[in-house]
Amino acid sequence: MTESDSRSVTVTELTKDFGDVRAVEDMAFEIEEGEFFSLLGPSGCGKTTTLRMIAGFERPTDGTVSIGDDDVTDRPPYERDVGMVFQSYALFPHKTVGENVGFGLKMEGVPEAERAERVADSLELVGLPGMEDRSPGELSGGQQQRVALARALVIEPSVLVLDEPISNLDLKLRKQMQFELKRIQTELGITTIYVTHDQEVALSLSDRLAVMNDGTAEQIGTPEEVYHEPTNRFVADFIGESNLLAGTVDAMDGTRATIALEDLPAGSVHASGDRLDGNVDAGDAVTLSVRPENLRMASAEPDGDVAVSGTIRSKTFQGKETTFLVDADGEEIVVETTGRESGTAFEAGDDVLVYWNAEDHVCLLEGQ
Ligand SMILES: Nc1ncnc2c1ncn2[C@@H]1O[C@H](COP(=O)(O)OP(=O)(O)OP(=O)(O)O)[C@@H](O)[C@H]1O
Repeated sequence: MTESDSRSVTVTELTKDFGDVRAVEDMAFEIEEGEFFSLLGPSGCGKTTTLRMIAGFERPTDGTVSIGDDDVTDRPPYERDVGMVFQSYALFPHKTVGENVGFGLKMEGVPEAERAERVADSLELVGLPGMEDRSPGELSGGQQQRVALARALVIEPSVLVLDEPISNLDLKLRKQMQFELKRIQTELGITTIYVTHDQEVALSLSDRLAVMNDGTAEQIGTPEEVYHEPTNRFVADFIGESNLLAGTVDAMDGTRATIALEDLPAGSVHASGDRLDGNVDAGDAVTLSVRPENLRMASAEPDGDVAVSGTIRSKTFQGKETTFLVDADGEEIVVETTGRESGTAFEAGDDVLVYWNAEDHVCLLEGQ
C-alpha cells in the first residue's frame, strides 16, 4: 500500500437487502484521499445504509468496501479507522465534554497526559477551546455537535463519515457549521463522506457527490456537473429546479441533435454533447432540461435562439430573485430573474415571450 492512497475509499457492487426490501443496489464509487464526497438523495433512498456499510455497522448483502488497498468488508467498525458523526449527537450526558471527546482514546489505552493534550487540540480545532470540564447539558445544540465532531476527529481516523450532522440546527447555525466543517476538513485534508438530503449543503461542501434514488446512484460527479449536466430526469429535477420539456429527435449529426418540442410552439431546438453520440437516434423521444435562471422574458421578439409565447400566471419576489410561472399552451414554465429591473418589468397577466439560448439546456438520457 502506498502512502498516497492509504486513505481512499472504494466500494464495488455494494448491495443491502433487509428481508424483502432492497435498500441499496449495486453502488460503486471511488473516493480519493482528502476528497469531500457526499451521498445526496431523498428520504429512504439508501444513503444511511450505504454509509453504515462503509463504517462497518451494516454487513453488505453483496459487494466490497476498501480503505486504501485494504478490503475491510468483513471487519468490525473499530478495525476500520473511521470516525463517525451522527445527526443525534449521542454524547454521554453524565460525562464531561473532555471525557466524551477522550472516550475513544481511553478505550485504546492512550495514557492520560497524551489524552488530555489530544482532547485539548481537538476541542481547539472545532472552536471550543478549554471546554473540557463543561457538561454536554450546558452546551447549545451547535456546540454539542462540535463536541461530537471533536470526538470523531480525536482518534485521527483515515476517513470521517457524517450522517446529516447539522440538520438539527437552526438555519443560521447550520450555515456557520457548514463553513466550519469545510474549514476543518480542508485543514486536516481528511477523506470525508457526508450524507444529506439537502442539495444546497451537498453542492456547497462537496468535491464530488453521488445523487441517489431508490438505492442506486443516478449520477456521480462534481457539483457543477450534476447541476449543469444532469444525465437524467431525476437528477435534473432533484438538484435545483428544472423545466422539463418533451420533444422528439428530428435529426442526429454526431454529437448534435435537432429536436422538435412537443406541446410548445417553439420549432426546433438543438442539443449537443458527447453523451448523445450513439445514445440518441432520429425518432427518439427525449426530455430537455432548462434551468429557470437560463430563461429570459421579453414582450417583443427576443434575440435568443428559442422562444415560446405564454402568459404570466404568478410572480413571486424572493429578494435576490423573482420567480415567474408562465403558462405556455398549458405547459407551466418557471422563469427566474435577478436584478431589480427584470423583476419589476413584468406582472401577472402579461403576455410574454420566454426565450433561451440554444446551448442553455441539456438533453436528458432516460433509461441509460
Ligand atoms: N434496519 C432496517 N431494517 C429494515 N429496513 C431498513 C433498515 N434500515 C433501513 N431500512 C430501509 O432501507 C431503505 C433505505 O433506508 P436508509 O435509512 O438507508 O435511507 P436514507 O436515504 O438514509 O433515508 P433518510 O434520509 O430518511 O435517513 C428504506 O426503505 C428503509 O426503510
